[in-house]
Amino acid sequence: MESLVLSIEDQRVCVRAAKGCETMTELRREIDKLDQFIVEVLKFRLSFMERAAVLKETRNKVRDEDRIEAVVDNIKAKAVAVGLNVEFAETVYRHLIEQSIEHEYGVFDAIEKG
Ligand SMILES: C=C(O[C@@H]1C=C(C(=O)O)C=C[C@H]1O)C(=O)O
Repeated sequence: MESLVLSIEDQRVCVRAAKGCETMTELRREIDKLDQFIVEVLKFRLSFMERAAVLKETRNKVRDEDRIEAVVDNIKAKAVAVGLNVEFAETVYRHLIEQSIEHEYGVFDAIEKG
């Protein structure tokens, strides 16, 4: 991949491929651009946990083991398809899901149900 073009609403960012970076300064500039985008994606993903907390009727539905394994299986398949280290993808995703569930519990507990 020569570059990655990322867009969120009217924001459009072009991130150069790692091999196109000749200095650490250049390389870190591209990482910073990617990280800004990743943070926005994480925030957007977390908004679905907030909505899930509203949609789930009972607290014991917040943690759904079957769904966790389905998400991880999907990610592992996607990692294979794009050539990303599967163990890396799984570890990152299991952490992300645990943090997401913590957030969802927080939102669920703050809502009065029934
Ligand atoms: C959003 C959900 O809630 C939790 C969060 C998940 C996630 O981060 O993908 C997966 C399973 C759930 O325990 C859901 O049930 O789909």
